[in-house]
Amino acid sequence: MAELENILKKVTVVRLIGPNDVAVQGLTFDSRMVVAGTAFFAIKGVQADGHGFISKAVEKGAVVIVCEILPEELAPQVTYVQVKDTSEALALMAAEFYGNPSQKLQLVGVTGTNGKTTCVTLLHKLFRELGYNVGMLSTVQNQINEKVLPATHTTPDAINLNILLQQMVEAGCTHCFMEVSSHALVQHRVTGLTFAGGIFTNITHDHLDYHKTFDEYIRAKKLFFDMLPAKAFALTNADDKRGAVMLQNTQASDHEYSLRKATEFKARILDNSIQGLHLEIEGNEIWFKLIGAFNAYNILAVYGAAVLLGEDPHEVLTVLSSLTSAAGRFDYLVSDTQITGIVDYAHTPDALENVLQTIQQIRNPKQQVITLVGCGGNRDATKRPIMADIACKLSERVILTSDNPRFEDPQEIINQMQQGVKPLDFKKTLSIVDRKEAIKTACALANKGDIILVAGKGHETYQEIKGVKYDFDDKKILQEMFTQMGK
Ligand SMILES: CC(=O)N[C@H]1[C@@H](OP(=O)(O)OP(=O)(O)OC[C@H]2O[C@@H](n3ccc(=O)[nH]c3=O)[C@H](O)[C@@H]2O)O[C@H](CO)[C@@H](O)[C@@H]1O[C@H](C)C(=O)N[C@@H](C)C(=O)N[C@H](CCC(=O)O)C(=O)O
Ligand SMILES: Nc1ncnc2c1ncn2[C@@H]1O[C@H](COP(=O)(O)OP(=O)(O)OP(=O)(O)O)[C@@H](O)[C@H]1O
Ligand SMILES: N[C@H](CCC[C@H](N)C(=O)O)C(=O)O
Ligand SMILES: [Mg+2]
Repeated sequence: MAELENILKKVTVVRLIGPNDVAVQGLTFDSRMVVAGTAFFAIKGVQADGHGFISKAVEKGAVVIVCEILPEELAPQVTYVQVKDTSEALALMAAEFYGNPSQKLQLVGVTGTNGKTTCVTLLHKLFRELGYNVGMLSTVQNQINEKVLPATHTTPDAINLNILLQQMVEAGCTHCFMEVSSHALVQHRVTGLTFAGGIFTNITHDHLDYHKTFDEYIRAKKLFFDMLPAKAFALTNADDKRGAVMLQNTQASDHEYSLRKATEFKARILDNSIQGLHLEIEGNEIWFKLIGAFNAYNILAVYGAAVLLGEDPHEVLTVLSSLTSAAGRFDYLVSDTQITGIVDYAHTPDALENVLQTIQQIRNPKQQVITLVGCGGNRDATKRPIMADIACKLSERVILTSDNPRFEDPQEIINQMQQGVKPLDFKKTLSIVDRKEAIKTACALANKGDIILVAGKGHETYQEIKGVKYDFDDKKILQEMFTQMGK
């Protein structure tokens, strides 16, 4: 419970109609969740406009309405707060309502197209090993120490985010590592939070359905560094073309990591094999269990952040060398017939290219690479032909299939992917809408020693079709097929 006046402190109010000493029992932006005593936030979304649900919210007992446009008819028992941006007001008020939990621990955010889940997972594992109580918010799952809470988004909405942070504080957490998606930045999900640090991984093609242009996507990511306070650190990837731009206007102290330039945190790859990465970091030669050159960046970002948070560099490297990656990231199994199956969450052109390059580096010339890939429905369509082309360039066989078609026709998505296949590559591709059939076919095509990459879904345990999530787990299915083949 909180008094409206107290949670409005940081909000720029355009107009207030009604008393401001109302007792607010809870906050929501969904009229269907309103109960007596709730403050309802009317948000203009992609599918709907919350302003159309104000009367529903009032009917259900909302005592406060926060909106950008006041309704024509005002209910006498309700306080109306008109603001310029309801999403922003929601985030500022949610932080106050839950007692500003982000100020009570060290909150570090990771943004970038790829590597966020990997970095926050490594940071969580690292700080647990170093003896801290630690929270994590990621695409795969949220965590308070070892307690796992399901995640619905990469970055939760402002209300759930503050609830989770409050629970972490109650559990005695001193640190929280979270992913900050570009959607979250544009939608103000992290506004009003106090960050101790921010990490930039990289930026490549994704989400153009939402941000429209690459410039807008860059601008969205940069918002994160623009909001960091002076006391925080901002750690960027100096090898990424946009690494410097990210920190252009930040008040935070700026730091860089690189595999190519002489920066504060620097590494050199000595070896990159299926056993892991052998890196030289500040004069130390260390083996890591993570596979693929791109993971050298993730390791370096995590190392840099830990040092900037005051941890001992040697201790950090020792623990890091023992850690494994997040679920569904270069997750591999080998059949009795010596076929290697790799499950990886590569769902962007850059990630797919990186994973396939890694496979190319660790394969021997006799091994065929068979890639199975699809593209999500109701998501960026422009990446579809590009991903099919990359798969063809770096594999001997390609199976185009479905990956969460959502409300689109899966065959149509595959047709769009096929547009990217070069005429000479057509003979190496197959199109199989049913993903399970596709995995089965990949296994049937594979000979002893071959490598099958099952890309796009990683840790996901479902296939989303027309609003229904059906059980589906790439790794389990691959394991099943391998077992059947062994018989
Ligand atoms: C496109 C997008 O990001 N949408 C997010 C956004 O929804 P929205 O505001 O556009 O919702 P809307 O359906 O248009 O409705 C507008 C408003 O009317 C309200 N409403 C609606 C119906 C009703 O009966 N009553 C009512 O009050 C809704 O609650 C909402 O406040 O805000 C919601 C609350 O925070 C999110 O759940 C929702 O995520 C959707 C489900 C989603 O799929 N988002 C994905 C794309 C996403 O956010 N992905 C990123 C990761 C991307 C990455 O980097 O890989 C993430 O952080 O997870
Ligand atoms: N630093 C990196 N650079 C490029 N590709 C990477 C990097 N780290 C991971 N990848 C690739 O991207 C995939 C997704 O990695 P990860 O889940 O860590 O990224 P993410 O940023 O959390 O993605 P999402 O936007 O879906 O939350 C991995 O499976 C791997 O193929
Ligand atoms: N966070 C990403 C995940 C994509 C994963 C892929 N399997 C898909 O469904 O497109 C998104 O929501 O766009
Ligand atoms: Mg993620």
